[in-house]
Amino acid sequence: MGEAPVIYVENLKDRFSNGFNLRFKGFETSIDVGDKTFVIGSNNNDSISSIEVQIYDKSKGKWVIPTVLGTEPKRYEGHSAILLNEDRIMVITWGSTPDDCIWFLEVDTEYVKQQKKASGTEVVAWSKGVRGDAEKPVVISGPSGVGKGTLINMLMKEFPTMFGFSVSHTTRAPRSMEKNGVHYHFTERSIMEKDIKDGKFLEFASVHGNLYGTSTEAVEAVADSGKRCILDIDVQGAKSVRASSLDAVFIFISPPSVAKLEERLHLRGTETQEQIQKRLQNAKAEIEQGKSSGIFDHILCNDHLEKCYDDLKVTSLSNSLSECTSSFTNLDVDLVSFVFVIETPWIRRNYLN
Ligand SMILES: Nc1ncnc2c1ncn2[C@@H]1O[C@H](COP(=O)(O)OP(=O)(O)OP(=O)(O)O)[C@@H](O)[C@H]1O
Ligand SMILES: Nc1nc2c(ncn2[C@@H]2O[C@H](COP(=O)(O)O)[C@@H](O)[C@H]2O)c(=O)[nH]1
Repeated sequence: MGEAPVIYVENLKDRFSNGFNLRFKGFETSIDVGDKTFVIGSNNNDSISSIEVQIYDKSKGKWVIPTVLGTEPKRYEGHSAILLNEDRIMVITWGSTPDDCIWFLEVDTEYVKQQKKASGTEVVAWSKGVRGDAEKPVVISGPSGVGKGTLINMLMKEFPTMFGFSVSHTTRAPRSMEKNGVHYHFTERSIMEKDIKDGKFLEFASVHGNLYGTSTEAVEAVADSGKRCILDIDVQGAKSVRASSLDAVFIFISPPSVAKLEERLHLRGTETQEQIQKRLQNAKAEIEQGKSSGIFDHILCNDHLEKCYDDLKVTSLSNSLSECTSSFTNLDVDLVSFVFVIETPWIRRNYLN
């Protein structure tokens, strides 16, 4: 950050093969990043609707097929590509809808570096271009057992480079599969109380007999990674965040019934019978507040998981995208990419400041 990015364009509007003549039957673009050439090709001449990536490692004189993470762009007629900040390639697709035409192929971001280290292979990751409202943190709230964690995991799995989870602090004991620093920062009550006094928390609440809270650092860590922050917090916490200076989108997940909630908590098997009863008692008040307090921008019912997940994606992803790109519909693609680079707050914050 701090320096304007070196932006250069290759093959913009070039509807012919770039000469690599790989196995792509559609259109190819190539972008040099350090000693690697990333070749992006779309298979639009046959039934395969995918976009493929290959890397030519100039230092080794070898072609590599990387592991591709994230959700890739859907079928389209061709694309243009621009390198941003030496770590991601902005891909503008032709023939796709205005809300689906701007994508990033992350080639050397922190996330990709981590994944390369973990897997020991070449890795690239797709993420979708977003701006405006879509940058706001997403606060997801709802009673215990409604499925918040399940839905958030689905979102993070499908869009690993777009969303980052705010890791809360809690005084409750870890469950068997939970890892410190990943699921929660597990901490002592006295330490957490001192940190709260010292102003380190954006919000905190006593939930089911334990202390839970979101540190300012947790939210900033996600923002610093260039991702959109997701908070999984209870209704009291959501109320506090609503009253804070953090501008967020608030989503309440409601259960189809308290009986279903009870069934899910039993099936999850992470709490004792007594703890489940406590959580169910609290759930009734939370459902009341969630539906009537006016805190929440969206209320989604998690009856059928897939349906609820689709609704969550619509509320947390798409509204601002269509808003921002609809005005570009009739513009030349070169101009679209230029306007997007200038206009996008995310790009401005990360590359142009
Ligand atoms: N739509 C659904 N239908 C049936 N089971 C579901 C559904 N959504 C989630 N579950 C299951 O319900 C259980 C509780 O889900 P999850 O742990 O995601 O809830 P939660 O809201 O995060 O709870 P907590 O607030 O206690 O952390 C899990 O076992 C999950 O697999
Ligand atoms: N106010 C806050 N609530 C939080 C936070 N992190 C989690 N939670 C909520 O606690 C309950 C119970 O969680 P569990 O992991 O013990 O099942 C659940 O409703 C969470 O949403 C937080 O930082 N602040």
